[in-house]
Amino acid sequence: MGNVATRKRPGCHHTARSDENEEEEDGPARKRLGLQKIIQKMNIRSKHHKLAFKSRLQKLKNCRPHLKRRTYKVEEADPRPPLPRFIVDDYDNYEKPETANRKEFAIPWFEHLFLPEFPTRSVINEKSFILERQLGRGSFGVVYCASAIHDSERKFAIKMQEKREIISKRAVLQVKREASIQRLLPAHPFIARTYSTWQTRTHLYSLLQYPTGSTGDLFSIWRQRGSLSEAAIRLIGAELASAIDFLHRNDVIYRDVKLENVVLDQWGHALLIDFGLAKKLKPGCSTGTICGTLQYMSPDVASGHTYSHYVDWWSLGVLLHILLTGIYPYPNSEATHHANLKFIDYSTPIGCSREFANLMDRMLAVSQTHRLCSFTVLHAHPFFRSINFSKLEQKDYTPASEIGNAEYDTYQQNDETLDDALFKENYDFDRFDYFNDRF
Ligand SMILES: Nc1ncnc2c1ncn2[C@@H]1O[C@H](COP(=O)(O)OP(=O)(O)OP(=O)(O)O)[C@@H](O)[C@H]1O
Repeated sequence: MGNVATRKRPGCHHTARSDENEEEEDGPARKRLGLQKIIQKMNIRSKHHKLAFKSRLQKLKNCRPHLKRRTYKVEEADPRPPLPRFIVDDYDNYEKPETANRKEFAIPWFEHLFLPEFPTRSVINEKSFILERQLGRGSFGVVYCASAIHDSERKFAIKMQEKREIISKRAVLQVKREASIQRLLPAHPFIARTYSTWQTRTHLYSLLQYPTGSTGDLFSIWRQRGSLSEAAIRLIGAELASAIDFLHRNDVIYRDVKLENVVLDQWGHALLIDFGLAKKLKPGCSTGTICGTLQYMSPDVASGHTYSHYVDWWSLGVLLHILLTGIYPYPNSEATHHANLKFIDYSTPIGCSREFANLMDRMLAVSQTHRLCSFTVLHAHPFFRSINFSKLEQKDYTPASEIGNAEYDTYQQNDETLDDALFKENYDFDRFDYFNDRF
């Protein structure tokens, strides 16, 4: 302690250091000039007085160092190094920073490209987990189930995407948008959370919520078990409706509701994953990119006109229709282009409850004036009347107990079954739209 006090007290053995500092900061010439001016002003003539004054002034300065005049070199803040222009068709077309400017880029361009959504230095990284098994494959990589090194009980999903693939498919903005939307979203019981994102030289990583004791995605469950009971569809449908409404209230349009993008936990609760086509969109605003999965695409998207959040309700209608009947509502299983989608020959499912039939008629009506286009209307629909949505969000219901009690299998072997369907996943008409605001 004594040392510390002495160190702080000026005029002791630290004087020399203090002088040094002063010389560094003010410069010896300036110091001398300052004293001489003061001596002149004060009209001190005798040599003896001058010396005494100098030494007193010096002591005073040493005792009150905070009063010393300091000359700080205030440099203008460096402008941020120019960002590389995102003309990213592929590695070759990428406009790399000129070699002369290379020093300005502390990190290589292919890391810079994915900043700030995927930080290069992250406390959580791939070394913090043990990859256990593959959960699925996406367009740019693989999703693994992983456990934390220090807590093997805790499971996560880790999405590992190859940068090379992303760049060559010109989807840089898409993956960055996906990460930022997912990370900024508040927590919701039926939407998979993104806990962290980071990058290495070759890969992008996203640490995602893994549904406890997951039983897989809805598509594989539907394939294994066939049609679901109306009771199960009601609960899963209500959970997804709650998630979609939450996204819309947070100014996000999802645009890819489909069986493959819903995973279930051991109690059958739904978790919406894959925000690859999601976009920030304020209420009342519209967008125009033709994207989504063809078989779930609403007539508004397919027409090429602008559309808004309501297109997600159409896709949910298609999903619920498939869960009960096993077929697409419209004859589009073979479609490979949005212009070939047909919105004719719809028939109300038979053999189901009147409420469900009516819900399908409303959700899948081509005419927007007849279509169910909002959560408020869905919430009040007789099919969901028995659901208390507050309780639902508290996970008071258990959909798993209802899954497998199917009473509706008349359509199972129809020509239009999903098994035969030619999937065009994440269809988008013009990938270039990822690079402008229209997307
Ligand atoms: N959080 C998760 N929990 C459990 N399984 C998951 C999770 N995220 C993804 N999966 C599994 O991995 C598969 C691929 O994931 P996802 O669709 O997110 O990848 P993607 O690269 O975005 O693919 P896409 O080509 O559909 O955009 C999913 O179908 C699902 O089976």
